[in-house]
Amino acid sequence: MEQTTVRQPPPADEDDVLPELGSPAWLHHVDTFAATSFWSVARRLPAIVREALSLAWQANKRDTSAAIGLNIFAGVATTFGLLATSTVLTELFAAGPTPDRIKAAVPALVAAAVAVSMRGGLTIAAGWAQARITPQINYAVELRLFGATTAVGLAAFDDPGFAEEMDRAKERGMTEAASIVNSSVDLFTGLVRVAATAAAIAVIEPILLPCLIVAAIPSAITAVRMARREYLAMIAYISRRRRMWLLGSIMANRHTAAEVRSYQMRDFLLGEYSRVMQIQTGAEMRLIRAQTGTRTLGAAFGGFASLALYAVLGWLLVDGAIPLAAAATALLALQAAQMGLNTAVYATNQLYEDALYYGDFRDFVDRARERAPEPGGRPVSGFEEIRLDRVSLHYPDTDAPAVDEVSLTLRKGQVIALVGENGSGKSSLAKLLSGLYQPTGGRISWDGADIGELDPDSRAAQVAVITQDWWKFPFTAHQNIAVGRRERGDGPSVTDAAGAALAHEMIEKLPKGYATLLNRQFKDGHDLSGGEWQRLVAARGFYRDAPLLICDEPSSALDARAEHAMFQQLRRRPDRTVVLITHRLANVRHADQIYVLHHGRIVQHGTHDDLVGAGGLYQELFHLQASGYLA
Ligand SMILES: Nc1ncnc2c1ncn2[C@@H]1O[C@H](COP(=O)(O)OP(=O)(O)OP(=O)(O)O)[C@@H](O)[C@H]1O
Repeated sequence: MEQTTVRQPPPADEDDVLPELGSPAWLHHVDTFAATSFWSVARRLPAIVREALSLAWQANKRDTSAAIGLNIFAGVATTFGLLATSTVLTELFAAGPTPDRIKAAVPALVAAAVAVSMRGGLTIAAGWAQARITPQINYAVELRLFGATTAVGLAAFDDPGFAEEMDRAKERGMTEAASIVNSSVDLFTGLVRVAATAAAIAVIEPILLPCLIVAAIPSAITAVRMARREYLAMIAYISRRRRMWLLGSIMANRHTAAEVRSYQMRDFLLGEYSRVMQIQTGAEMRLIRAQTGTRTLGAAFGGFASLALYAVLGWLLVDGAIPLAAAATALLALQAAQMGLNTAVYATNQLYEDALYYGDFRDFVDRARERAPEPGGRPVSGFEEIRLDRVSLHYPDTDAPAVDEVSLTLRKGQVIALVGENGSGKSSLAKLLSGLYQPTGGRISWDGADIGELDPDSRAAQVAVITQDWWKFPFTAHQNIAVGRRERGDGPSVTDAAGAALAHEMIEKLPKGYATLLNRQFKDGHDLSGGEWQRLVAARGFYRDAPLLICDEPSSALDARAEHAMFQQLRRRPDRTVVLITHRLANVRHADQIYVLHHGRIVQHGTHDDLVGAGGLYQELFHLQASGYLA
């Protein structure tokens, strides 16, 4: 077996902070939670439980009522069971011949047995109802999350905090919805058990009640302290875990495997991974140490409190304040109450912790909703003219605008070309035209109406984009094309669109033709070459059959024949406006208007002949390319 010979990174300092892992903006509530006291936790519980109840109620009313109602009945059975036990013991400890005492105890004994069996049955039934709620909540919450992530505008993904917030909501927050419901029901179950035994204790000896409460305080405080510390540590872990996940996904991925090998990136990647992991492991060890310390202290104080409780019971017994039978029942009741209390404290601990994570999910969904385009507005169907008036786009956290006061007009049926050097703002301008981004300055209007007045959904339906950064969707070839137009029945067929993009023959030759699954990770999956994928992406754009077709480097991976066919195709429809972005200037010769961008601004525009004749950037770029062919 090959030995791993990874160059070891310098040892990580205990307090080392990786520069790239500085606190992100979404850690805004850490300080608040760090200062949360036990009482603040207790104060938050009713609101959390209310939220959990409403979640459960929305998921299934019958199961929610059953989980609560059956637990209450189980509590009543517990009280009756204890009182019946007390009667049994009183009869057994009474004076008189043993057979008579046993005979007298039989009815109470039967009652106790019935109560215990009923409690067992009711608890099982309540657990069943509770378990049924979990998958129903998970289903509803997952739909809510992905409904939100797919609705937000593209600009949200440029916000550095958004991806982190989304990870937190997706990785833990989402699963906590069912968890807060479960913990709430557990808390309720524990409290009902405590109340049931407290009722029995109150009948036997009321003075034991406050003692019981005092005995529970140390474990409650311990549970809350541990939950808070774990949460704060988890927040710090997330950045590191995310970085490790990213590195891990580069090291174990068939798409990156070739580059990792050809650039011999192994040492670098493993070194980076272990550097982050060392810090992560150190942090986890410190947490374990702190948690063990807190748990030990809590157990010690809890032990003292229990001892004091039993001392009180012994004193009452010696003093003759309570009879032996009542003391024995009280002991049983105390044990039952402590079990109930443990359940309640554990559930409180869980609930507090889960609620913090669930809060992340809820906040994310709320924030995502704010970032989704407002539905409504005037519906659109086609256009005669799209006008940009001094339009700008400034990405967050960047110095210069990517698009700077651009004015241009697109008319129905025109082919417009956007050219310019790398980073000059062509794709950004195309994203403004397609509505993926909103301008940060200036005005875009469709047939005179400001885009803000138009219904975003119907406007998006007027645009098809053939992008340069396509994603290899793990669908069949047919689905990969058909996904571009889901609701409209008219327009070209899938095979026509594939034919127009020179993809039809290539798809027919696949093992299952159009039904071939295009992902090697699935059984019988198949992959395509870069150029074949690009033809498929073009077919999707043609199939969408929208009045505005935006092609961002649609031929970068195509061979000469496919490229020629593609550009023929783009000119074919008089009712379709085409915005074409390409570095191959020979392909824009026939465009109605060519706009030359430089540092986000339009520096020249006109037809090919105008621009070649005028001198300047376009002529320079065109001659540079042409000279390559002529030579
Ligand atoms: N999402 C983004 N967030 C921040 N800056 C961005 C983003 N997308 C692009 N930019 C920046 O905006 C500028 C214009 O980028 P754009 O992709 O529009 O250029 P382009 O002309 O299409 O380039 P190319 O020819 O290389 O495709 C670049 O400086 C780029 O770094």
